[in-house]
Amino acid sequence: MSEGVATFEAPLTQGFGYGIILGLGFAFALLMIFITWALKRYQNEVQTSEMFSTAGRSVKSGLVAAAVVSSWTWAATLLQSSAVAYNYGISGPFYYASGATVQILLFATIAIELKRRAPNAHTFLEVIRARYGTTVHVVFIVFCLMTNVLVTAMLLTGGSAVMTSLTGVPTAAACFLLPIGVVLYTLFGGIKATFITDYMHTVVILVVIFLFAFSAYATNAELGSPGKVYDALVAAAKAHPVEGNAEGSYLTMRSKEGGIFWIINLIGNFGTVFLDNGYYNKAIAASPVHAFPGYVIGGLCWFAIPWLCATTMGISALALEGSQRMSSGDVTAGLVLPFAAVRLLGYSGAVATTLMIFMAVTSAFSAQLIAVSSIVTYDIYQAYIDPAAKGKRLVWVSHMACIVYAIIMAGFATGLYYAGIGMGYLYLLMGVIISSAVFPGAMTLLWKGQNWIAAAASPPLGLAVSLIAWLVTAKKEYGTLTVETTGSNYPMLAGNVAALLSPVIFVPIFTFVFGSQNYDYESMRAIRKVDDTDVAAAAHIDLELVPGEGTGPSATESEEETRKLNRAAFYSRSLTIFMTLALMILWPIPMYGSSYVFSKKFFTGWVVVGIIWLFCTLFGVVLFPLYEGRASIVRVVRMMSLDLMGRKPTVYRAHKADGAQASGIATPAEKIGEEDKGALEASA
Ligand SMILES: NC(N)=O
Repeated sequence: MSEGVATFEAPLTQGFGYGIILGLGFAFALLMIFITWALKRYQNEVQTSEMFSTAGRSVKSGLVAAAVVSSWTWAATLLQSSAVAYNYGISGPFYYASGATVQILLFATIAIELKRRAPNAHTFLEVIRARYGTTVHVVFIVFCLMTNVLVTAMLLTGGSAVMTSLTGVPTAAACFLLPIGVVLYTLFGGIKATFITDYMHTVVILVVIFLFAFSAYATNAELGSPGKVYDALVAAAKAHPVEGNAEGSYLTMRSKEGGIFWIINLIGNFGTVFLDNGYYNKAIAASPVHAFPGYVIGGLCWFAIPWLCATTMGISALALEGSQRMSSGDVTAGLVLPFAAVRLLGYSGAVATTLMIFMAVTSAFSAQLIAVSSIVTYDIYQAYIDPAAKGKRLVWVSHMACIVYAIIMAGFATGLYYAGIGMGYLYLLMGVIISSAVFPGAMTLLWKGQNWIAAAASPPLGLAVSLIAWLVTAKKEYGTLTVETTGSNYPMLAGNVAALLSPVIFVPIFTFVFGSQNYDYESMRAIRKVDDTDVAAAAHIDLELVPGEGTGPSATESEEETRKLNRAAFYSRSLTIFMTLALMILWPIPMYGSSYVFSKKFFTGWVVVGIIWLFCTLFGVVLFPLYEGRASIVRVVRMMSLDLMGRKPTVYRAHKADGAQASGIATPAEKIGEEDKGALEASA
């Protein structure tokens, strides 16, 4: 390493690294076995194929929000956001957070449409197939799988780079070992159980961000207050002013490169939300009226995670690095956050970072596994290989898909590492590769006129245009195509913009040329659930008792449901338009346009808002789900107590008319015998 470049020795031992990767992985697998057993015993939740992929379509908004937050919190959310803070200053965290929140808010609208138009679907791709048939289905399978591959590759490249830098575990070993625990616990738990472990992962991530923020802004010996951090940033800008930033300052939203990153970020994340089956899975798993609030709460809560994390860690790295700057390779690999953590908190910072990144990687990875396995199961196996397959066979296929996908991705991420491609590069690239399918995909649910040829041809044509725009810009700007030149902001900007916008031209042209479809959405409504009788029989449980497997709502209940969904659709559109305007225009544009450089007071206020917002996140995705699920929690605990006392409670499914929620599926209530009631009262 040349002089002036910061390096840091791995502060933790390899043993610690392997302990976290394998030990925690297995611990979660054991926990999952217990949760799955408890859900089956006390909630009748047998792991049918419907339960594995849809959680019985009964999850409430708090848990949906927590799951959205945890699966949208990638390694990049913590690492890449800190990298852009390090590169562009205070604007980077905002551009990262806002550029990836609006898609979740907008997705709430898509979630409502999906629930309204295809209430029995398992995947978004099933919906595509129902509307357009095989050709478009195959095109979208390819784009959706490319999305999962890119996201998983970012998780593994980012996660393994951090493990190597902090513990010395070889990167290739980390790529292969990180998936083991998560595959195990996803296999045991399916989507419902991963909702529960995701929740725990989110708690750990939030606690660690608070730890970092309080250290940097309150307790650290060198920093310890927003004022001192501010002074350090002013000094850093004097030593190395930021090209393209107002006054070269790190303390301004007027950042040319930050702005370019914002657009790239926005476009890429449209792809990774709208084409990641995982987000449709969560909408499908939500009870119908909970899908919308779940996504809105999830999106708003998520915003604070990259915003405060990067406003703390990217900024602390700048404030604490002294004259030794980080190499651009290390920044792209995602090492700004671990670097700052070690400078801020030494050994404990390294431990906290290792834990946090492990949690972020595994919870997002499990969502990717469920997404890919449901595509393989329902869109490939059941659609084209064995349409008559029943539940047991489909569960087996789901499990195999998880295992095979994890092995392939471990190999792929290792290959990327040896090719010198890090998480930061993939993050900028993702939109170039996938975003041409966003517009035709969304129009499938939103526009009845879209012609099937437009839906089939626009994504590959858009991909061709985006690849050309990306590579030609790199060649023109730098004269050569290398990882460094193709990974720069301008080529990535050209490729991303071409990917998202070219289909906006192709789709209307093809639809005009080949004729408008005037689709009536009936084939989407006709999608049916899987026959899980064999799995329920093997578990000796009446299929009707398994959540999501009943005969469905009565006509009156359906009408009530539709009325609620229509009302939710209205609120969803109004709120998402307002929040999108706020995050995209009202807040950032005046600050960008005025070239304002933060005063010390303003910076302090900015940090305080970040901390308060993270407290709101804590409330929204940690306390609210507990409050919402209190009846089930109390019931399960009571039933466990009965079990421990040797009195087995009988369980029955509450009928909706019993006063349970009119929408979605009510949680089962237990029927306690008089004798058991007495025992309970006695023990109370
Ligand atoms: N999920 C993201 N884009 O951090």
